Amino acid sequence: MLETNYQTMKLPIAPTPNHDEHHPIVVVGAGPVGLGMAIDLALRGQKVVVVDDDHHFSVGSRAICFAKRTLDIWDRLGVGERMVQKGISWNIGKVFFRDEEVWNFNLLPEPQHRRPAFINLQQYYCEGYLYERAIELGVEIRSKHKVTALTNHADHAQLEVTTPEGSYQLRADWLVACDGARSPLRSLLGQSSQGRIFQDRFLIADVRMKASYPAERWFWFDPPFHPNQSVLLHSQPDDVWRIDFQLGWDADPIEEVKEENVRPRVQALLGADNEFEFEWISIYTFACERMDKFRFNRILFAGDAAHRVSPFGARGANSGIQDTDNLAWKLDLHLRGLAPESLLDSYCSERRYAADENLSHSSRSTDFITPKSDISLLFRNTVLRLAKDLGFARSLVNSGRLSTPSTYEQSPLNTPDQDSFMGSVAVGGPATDAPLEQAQQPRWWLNELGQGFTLAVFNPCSDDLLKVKALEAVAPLSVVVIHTPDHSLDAASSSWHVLTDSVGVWQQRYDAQAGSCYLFRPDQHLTARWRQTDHLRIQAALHRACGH
Ligand SMILES: O=C(O)CCc1cccc(O)c1
Repeated sequence: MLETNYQTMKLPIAPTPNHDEHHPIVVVGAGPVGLGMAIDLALRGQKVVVVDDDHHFSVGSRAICFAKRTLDIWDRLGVGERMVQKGISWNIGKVFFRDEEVWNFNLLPEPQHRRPAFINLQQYYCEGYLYERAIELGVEIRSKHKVTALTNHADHAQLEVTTPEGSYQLRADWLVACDGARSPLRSLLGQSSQGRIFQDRFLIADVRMKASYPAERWFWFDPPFHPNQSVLLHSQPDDVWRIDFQLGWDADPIEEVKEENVRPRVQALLGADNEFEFEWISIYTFACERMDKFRFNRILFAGDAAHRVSPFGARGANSGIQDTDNLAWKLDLHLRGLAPESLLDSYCSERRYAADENLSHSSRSTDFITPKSDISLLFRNTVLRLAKDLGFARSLVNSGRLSTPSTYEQSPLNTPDQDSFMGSVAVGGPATDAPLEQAQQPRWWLNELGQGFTLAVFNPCSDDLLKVKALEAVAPLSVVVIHTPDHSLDAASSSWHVLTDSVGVWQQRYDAQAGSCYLFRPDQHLTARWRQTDHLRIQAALHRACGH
């Protein structure tokens, strides 16, 4: 079957309503962040309208690197498999200084995870797949509907929306602004983003060619084919390769994007004999900045609209997708009357903490990649020269610290540990995957977490379990029993969600002992855990995690 061409596809222009409208949730922006938000809410039974001023998917390949946490979120949204099937999976990064490799790293050194550390996939595929999923779930997407005025009220946002045929008024009980780095909504609201603008220019060349480079991230500092600057290479599906060339601040952006000027740069990297054609060329400068607040009454900002980083580390789209993972369940619980409105404030505090972590990584990487003084350059080159032989120098090499999810350590929603735990997951951190079995069939732990809260109880005693099971009737909770093959379960267990930890990886990753139990939020972050299954403590932790 012929594959859809998402690059050229035009989306249907939605009709213009002939009267004013009122909707519970409006999402502005149909990029990966806005569509993810809409899908997540639709899966929770919420009615969502998405408005977007365009009717094309992303032009050029733009964001290309999607991290494991994003894949885990997309699995929950029902699009992970499709993304992974089309994308190029990779775990390894290599760093070169001049003409030799000085270091390489594996972003997923332990086996037994369903998903790789990263996939590379052009943004137009990502948006195309998300769009189709949103339509399948009944999300209303209004393409070519542009927000031209916005007023902020205590209990709603009022929008004026302009289409090719006219304009209409749209009242939103809740408005989620996912309208990208230039965020027209942010300007309409009179808000801004603050931070650092980096004085350097980078050239992106996406080239189509047959090449035998492995599916790895390759980063060169000062290579012979592009002296005194850096170069980054990534492979994408359909034989497309992303090459980022650092050009320096003095480069002329008009001249540098001309094919005749880009061709020799690419040819110098690939060798004179390699043939290729251009798929996309652009020049960019970048900034590391964020808004002071992400919430203004009923208006919430997410993704690049709220915070923006350099591309190094692939923390832009990935952190935006994590924003909506954090926000969707909170908004849903509030709209269903199960959480106070103040739960939305925890979206802002948790995701602002994550944004600051991303901004700090991104700024440090950028400073290392583009040193701005002779002394910084000397330090950088000395580190790179020593990295081949000395471990301490390797730890200082920074070609981009690749996107990992934040642990909301200080979140008021967490119940701090009273018992002692080792293992790889901390309270506030995202659940880690592990292989399990259900009736002898293989399962992955992250796929078994529901859309609500999940309580995992390990090798439980029957009495405790019955009390905990009763909580399912009064809270958005599902209980999962995880047991080792030597731990027998009550006869009643045939009707429960039971998983077997045959290889012991789950037990080891969560440092579980008989009776240990773990409360995961709907976004799969661990929010409380105990050595004993006490239903009263669990109920209190659930209450707290819902913002009460
Ligand atoms: O490998 C990285 O650090 C990110 C690669 C990337 C991501 C988005 C745009 C771009 O030009 C490069």
